[in-house]
Amino acid sequence: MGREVPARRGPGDRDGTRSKITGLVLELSGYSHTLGAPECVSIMPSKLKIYFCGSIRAGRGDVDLYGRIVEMLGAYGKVLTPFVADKAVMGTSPEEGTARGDKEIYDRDMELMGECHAVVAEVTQPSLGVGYELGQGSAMGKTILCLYRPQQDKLLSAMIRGAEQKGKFITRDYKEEELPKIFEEFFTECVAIKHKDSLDWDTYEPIAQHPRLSVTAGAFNGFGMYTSTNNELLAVVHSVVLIPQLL
Ligand SMILES: O=c1[nH]c(=O)n([C@H]2C[C@H](O)[C@@H](COP(=O)(O)O)O2)cc1CO
Repeated sequence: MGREVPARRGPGDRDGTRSKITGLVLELSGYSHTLGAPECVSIMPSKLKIYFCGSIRAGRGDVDLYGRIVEMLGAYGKVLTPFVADKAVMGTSPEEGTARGDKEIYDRDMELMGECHAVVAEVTQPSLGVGYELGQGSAMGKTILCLYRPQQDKLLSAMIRGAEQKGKFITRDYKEEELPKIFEEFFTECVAIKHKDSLDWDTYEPIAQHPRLSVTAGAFNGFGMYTSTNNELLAVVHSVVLIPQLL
């Protein structure tokens, strides 16, 4: 049976007591993973905010796919724009959910764009709104992943594919079954590393990351932080279940 260790917040909680562990279950809201040497894992922040873009007024043909994408993104953080994947949003009315009219939609979305840590856009169905969001997100310095399903006799806009910037503005041609791997790479290799040095202790965000953490190189201090042996913070842990047989 595991032992619950209550999570606490902030560097002030540390008392210097550290114990080496060889196995534990980390439970972060929205993410949990069992560690066991010599396994390597990646840990994502629970409060990462993701802005998902997809066509609305330009056509809702891919709305089911958007739903599956939003569900997958939920493993990495909070999707700020779930309405993009809402089948009830048809794009044929000037209103959308609780947003009353275009100005309100625009203002809300630009605020959410400012707030997010990463942008993921499904760009197969060309959409003025999505193109605009990507331009704004790029100007705000967001880390962006564009997903495109190659089409016969069609090319993705050069203003998307040509905006490629390593680790910052990425376009991936894909088939749906490849999405888990694409997301894993994007969030661990692009998003996590970028936010590594900007931890906000009050909100837990963005939380420092280590793309591939070997458990044998880590230590748990018992106070809700998981660190590497050189004391680098790797994750804030909400609750921990120690695995006795591995201790
Ligand atoms: O009702 C809306 N709500 C909304 O959030 N958007 C945003 C989010 C989508 O990623 C993008 C879709 O743009 P468009 O409607 O031009 O396809 O714009 C767009 C609309 C309608 O233009």
